Amino acid sequence: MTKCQTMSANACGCDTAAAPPTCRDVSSLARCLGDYARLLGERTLELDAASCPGLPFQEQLASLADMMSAALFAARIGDDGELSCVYASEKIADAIGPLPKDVGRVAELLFARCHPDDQPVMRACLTASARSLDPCSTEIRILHPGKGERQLEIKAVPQRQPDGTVLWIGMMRDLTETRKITRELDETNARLLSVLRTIPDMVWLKDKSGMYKMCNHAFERRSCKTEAEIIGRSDFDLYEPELAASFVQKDREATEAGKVCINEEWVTYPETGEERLIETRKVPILDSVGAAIGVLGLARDVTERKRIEEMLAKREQEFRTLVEHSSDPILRYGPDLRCRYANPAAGALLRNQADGLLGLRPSQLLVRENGEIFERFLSDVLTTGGEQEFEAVWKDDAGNRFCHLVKLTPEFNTEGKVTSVLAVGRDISELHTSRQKIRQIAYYDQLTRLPNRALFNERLRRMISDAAISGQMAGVMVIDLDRFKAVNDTMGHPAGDALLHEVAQRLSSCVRAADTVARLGGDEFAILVPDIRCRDDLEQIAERILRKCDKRFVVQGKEVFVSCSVGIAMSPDHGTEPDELVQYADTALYSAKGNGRNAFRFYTKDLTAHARERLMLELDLRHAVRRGEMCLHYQPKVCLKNGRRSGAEALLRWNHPRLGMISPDRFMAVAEDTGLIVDIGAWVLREACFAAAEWNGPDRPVQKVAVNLSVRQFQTRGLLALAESVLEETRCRAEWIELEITESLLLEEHEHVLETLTALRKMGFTIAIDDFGTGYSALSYLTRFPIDVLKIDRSFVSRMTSDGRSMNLLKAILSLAHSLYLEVVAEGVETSEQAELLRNFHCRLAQGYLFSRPVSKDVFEALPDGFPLAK
Ligand SMILES: Nc1nc2c(ncn2[C@@H]2O[C@@H]3COP(=O)(O)O[C@H]4[C@@H](O)[C@H](n5cnc6c(=O)[nH]c(N)nc65)O[C@@H]4COP(=O)(O)O[C@H]3[C@H]2O)c(=O)[nH]1
Repeated sequence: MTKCQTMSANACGCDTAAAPPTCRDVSSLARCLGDYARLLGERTLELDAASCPGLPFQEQLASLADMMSAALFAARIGDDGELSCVYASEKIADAIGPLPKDVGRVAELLFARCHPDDQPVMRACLTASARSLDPCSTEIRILHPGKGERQLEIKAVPQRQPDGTVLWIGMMRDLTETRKITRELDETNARLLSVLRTIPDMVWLKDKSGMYKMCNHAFERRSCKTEAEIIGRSDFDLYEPELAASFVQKDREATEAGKVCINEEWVTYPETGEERLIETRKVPILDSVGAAIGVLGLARDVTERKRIEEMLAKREQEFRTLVEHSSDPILRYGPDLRCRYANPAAGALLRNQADGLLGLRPSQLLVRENGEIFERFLSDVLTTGGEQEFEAVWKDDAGNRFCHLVKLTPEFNTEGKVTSVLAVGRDISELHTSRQKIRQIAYYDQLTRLPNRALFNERLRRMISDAAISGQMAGVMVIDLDRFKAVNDTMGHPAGDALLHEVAQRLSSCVRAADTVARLGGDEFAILVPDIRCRDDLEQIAERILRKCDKRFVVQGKEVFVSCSVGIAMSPDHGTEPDELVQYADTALYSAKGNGRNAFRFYTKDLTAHARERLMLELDLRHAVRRGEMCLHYQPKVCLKNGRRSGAEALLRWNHPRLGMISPDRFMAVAEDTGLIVDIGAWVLREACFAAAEWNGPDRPVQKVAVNLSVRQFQTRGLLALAESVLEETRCRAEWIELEITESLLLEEHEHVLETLTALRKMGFTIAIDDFGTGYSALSYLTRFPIDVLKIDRSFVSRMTSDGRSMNLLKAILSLAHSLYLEVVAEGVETSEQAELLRNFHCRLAQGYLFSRPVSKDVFEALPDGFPLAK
């Protein structure tokens, strides 16, 4: 407990309630307040106690206190050292919080609410003042019950009282807000100052007389002086007179202008000798009546900026020259899709002058589709900010085709927004033409100009997916020419090409423009027919195709007849996979061919199994010769006069690894259709010649070996060369070989066949006609072609005993043969009765199961030389 706190109000002897102070007391208070007011500098209070003689002390004080913004108090310290309050104005409560009723205890309350650290300060201040009677002044922190911690300023003037006590008349002020504002102001100032000091631009302030009042670090650095060396000095103290004079002149101009003056000047700094371009802003500082009291300066070193600006300007000029002289058209478009700039090349290309393009949209300059594409891409670049590229193809007035690759590049503002689009065109007409050519080569058949397999496949896929979307049906037709190979082989490739060309045209004339006629290779064509209503649509097209292809073709001035076969598959009925559909159409095609050609056939499920088997057979057959699966069986030819063996017919067998021994009936059609018979036939001829060479020789009766030749072997050139090389290789003589051909070969009536047969005959081969009587029996060929032997088909032999007609026919054939001096061999002799009859009809030779089935070479060699004619 401090002494001050223990002072009581009564002890001072002026209890406000019981004993009002004397007039003398009021006068002294007024004096004290007057002094204090002067001390504070607030206002001069001259209270003349005599001027208000009747006014009680309390009221006088209260009205005085009302006039003051601070709270007033009067406190006394007695001899015992106790402090007691004798008066407290109402504003004391604002300063320290609610007051007790007993005013004497206000001093005690003040100490109680005072921050503990500040209590000793306050006490020391009072003690010193009481001793010296000097005014006391202190600042303390108070814990205000309602406002929290507050900063109070207390000032009081002491007076020694007649009774020896010391009375303070004082005031108390809440400085919390003022201090806060001052602090904030100080902080703001400090911040501003530090910003000013640290900004890279030079900042300074000069007074009216040109003396520096302030400068920042940049200024110090640039002038190579410290702040202390600058402040209070003029430009003439710091710089060369000439430079200083120019600075002062600029200050004056700013002051006279009364506004910001901006200058740019090259300054050589004496300290460094450096020459820099400085941009200076000078602002006159005015007082409250508008008179200039100084100049604020701000200077920026713009040497680098200037250098960059000049460099940019130079570069801009260079680019402009480039753009203006570029042979590529260059245009700039705004967000409204209108042209803002066009270089001369663009002007020349589009309008003959660049200015004429300004303000126009692409759609106003280019043909419709190019204009639309251009504007679409422009809009896209403007909204997405991405680059775009497209090709514009167009024709000039003379009909020349051009192609420009147009590249669109966005141009952004500083906020990253696209403000314009640069369009640069490059003439790629040559590239376009070459690409067209490459495409033509890659996607079109060079002979017929029809789409090739690659394009066909592409369109097929598109057709199927379009059909799936539209729900329409679509058809795939595969077309194969029936006798193309013959034309190609016998008349030569140019003739084949001409035929294919004509076929392509006929096929194209059978379909709509939207359909695709393609050449898949060789004589294989295909047609895609999208959007069909029903199967009949395809049927009609197929019939039209058959009709057109069945008509004569004129190739190299000669008439040629080739029919065609058509296989058809439909989507979605038969399938929706491209490969599947083509495969099904192929299957149908095989079936159409198998059914006698010149026909069309729709795919059905049961065709597949057959086709698969055939396909597998074909695959196996391709490797059969190489894998040694082929062998020859031999069937003896027997002389009907004496039963002696006079030769043999070589008959092909395929020892299939899975299916066992297969007779030609099962695979010969495949071998013929695929052309494999040519290689197989060559192998057969070689094998048979080896056997004949083995079985024949000097002093031995001739054993001719008959070899079957396919029509296709005649169609491919090289048969003569093959025969020659085989004879040489096998050391076989042509006289030991009989070549069996069919009547159909002779019906081809080609010079080439006649020439080949004649040549073979000349070489020494015997020529036999196989299956005689079953063909077209245009007997005239017997005289025109070099024929030695007729082999009577076994169907006549087998029916001769039961069917009188067959018997008569057989007799007729025999007599015809005799009259033409042709040898006759009767095939399929199974009974001795048949043998007997044939012998009676002067048929010299026969072969058939009666004597032996076709057997392997080993078995054949073990057969007896003679056969009994009767069983
Ligand atoms: N029912 C019956 N049949 C008999 C009798 N005697 C012989 N045969 C059969 O009649 C066919 C005679 O041959 P092809 O008329 O030249 O008819 C041959 C020939 O056109 C062809 N062929 C066979 N081998 C070759 C060959 O190496 N090259 C060519 N291009 N065709 C061949 O295949 C056809 C059938 O040959 P294969 O099945 O061997 O059938 C043979 C033979 O086995 C008989 O008494 N009764």
